[in-house]
Amino acid sequence: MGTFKIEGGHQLKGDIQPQGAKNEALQILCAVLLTPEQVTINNIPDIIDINKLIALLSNLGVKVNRVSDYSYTFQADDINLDYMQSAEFKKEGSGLRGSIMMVGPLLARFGKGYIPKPGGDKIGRRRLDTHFEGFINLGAKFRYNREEYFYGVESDELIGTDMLLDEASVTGTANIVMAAVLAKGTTTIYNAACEPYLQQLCKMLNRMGAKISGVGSNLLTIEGVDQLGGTEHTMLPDMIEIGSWIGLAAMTKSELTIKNVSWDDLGQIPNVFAKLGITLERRGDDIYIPEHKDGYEIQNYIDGSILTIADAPWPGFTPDLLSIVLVVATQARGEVLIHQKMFESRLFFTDKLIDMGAKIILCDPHRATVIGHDFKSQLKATTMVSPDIRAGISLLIAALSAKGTSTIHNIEQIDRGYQHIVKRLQRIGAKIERFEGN
Ligand SMILES: CC(=O)N[C@H]1[C@@H](OP(=O)(O)OP(=O)(O)OC[C@H]2O[C@@H](n3ccc(=O)[nH]c3=O)[C@H](O)[C@@H]2O)O[C@H](CO)[C@@H](O)[C@@H]1O
Ligand SMILES: C=C(OP(=O)(O)O)C(=O)O
Repeated sequence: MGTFKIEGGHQLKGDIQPQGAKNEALQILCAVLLTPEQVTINNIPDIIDINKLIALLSNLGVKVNRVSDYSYTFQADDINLDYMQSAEFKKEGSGLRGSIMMVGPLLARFGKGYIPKPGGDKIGRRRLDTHFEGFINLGAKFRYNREEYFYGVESDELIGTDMLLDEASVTGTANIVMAAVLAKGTTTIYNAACEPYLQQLCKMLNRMGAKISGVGSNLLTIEGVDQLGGTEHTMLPDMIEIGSWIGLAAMTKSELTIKNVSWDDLGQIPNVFAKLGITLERRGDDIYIPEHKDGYEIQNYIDGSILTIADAPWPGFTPDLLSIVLVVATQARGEVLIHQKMFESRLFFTDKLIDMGAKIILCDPHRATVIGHDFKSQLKATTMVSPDIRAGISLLIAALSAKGTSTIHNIEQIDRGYQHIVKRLQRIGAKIERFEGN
């Protein structure tokens, strides 16, 4: 296990370039399985989850060629389907959440797809019903081996149909779309998730020859085609990283410019930070955050009641930024209720922030009230363990603003989603070192 040592309380300054979007990359990489032709993908983040997925694709027989630091070509023209039944796959396939999205393309192109129970953040129950109900609707036979936690779907021919998803699942929608593009006839998916990740996936599939309409809405119509061809795709900047850097700037009172953010794809994110009182200036496609010398003040609602920040499927606010918003609120002027509706174990890390001196009431597993210090009291350095990717970065931001030297263990959780984080933070002046072991 790796460890970060962080000397907090220093102002940072400079430019930071967001990495390519992790959750988009997980979908896009799985889509290379849909064609025997070459697919070129750019702006792939160099993070643990993505590198694990690339290794899985390579083990399945996909020809993987790293063209430059963040660009690869993939060619799935000689797939070894037996690998999916191997003990190695049962182990490696469970190492991340994104591997589940290999099932849809494999089912559509080769008539079968298997996957061990996928990993990812331990942030509450993470069911897969939406995925498999979608495949079953398309005509696939489903089986589940409870002893091995091993899922499988098989079908000689998928047939397009109308379906209403039980929830707007991000990876579930991506999986069903990737199966439906090669099904016979027309599929409609209502209550589809429509995050920019999915919009990007649908645009890529259309460039490969798919016929998907309704992109960006919650009703997708997919006319099945016989085959798909190669294409080139470039990932959007990671909106969760962008939100993390906004939070970092505010908490450390730093002047930061986040470069090339693709503003038009950020949805509610700038608004939510603005409601916390943070000044964000649009400069071309960059976000400029001035030094918040006098802190930042949370806005109440028009009627004077306390602001609530809650997550919702897109175009609502992403749950992946709520931990960061919560940390930022600990130094704001005012109060806010954070309501994490989707996941039931994502707010437990607040205990650590309370140890550091933050004023937080964890009302129940889904809701926390934060009373900001307005920088009148600094958080105190401490030793902590990163429980999940976003709690991890939030604790790191707290440590960078705290008085003294903090230690964070289990930083592999942070490495899952944040590329070369030590180097990038050091470049803007952070005092952070990485150690292997505890
Ligand atoms: C690899 C990847 O892309 N991971 C993202 C993806 O995970 P993932 O696709 O696994 O998450 P889902 O969208 O399936 O669902 C997330 C959670 O929200 C609940 N839910 C979902 C939809 C809904 O309308 N109502 C509802 O309550 C689900 O029951 C589940 O507990 O989307 C999540 C929700 O944005 C993000 O946190 C994850 O970072
Ligand atoms: C929950 C997340 O990731 P995953 O779905 O891969 O666990 C996340 O990115 O915040």
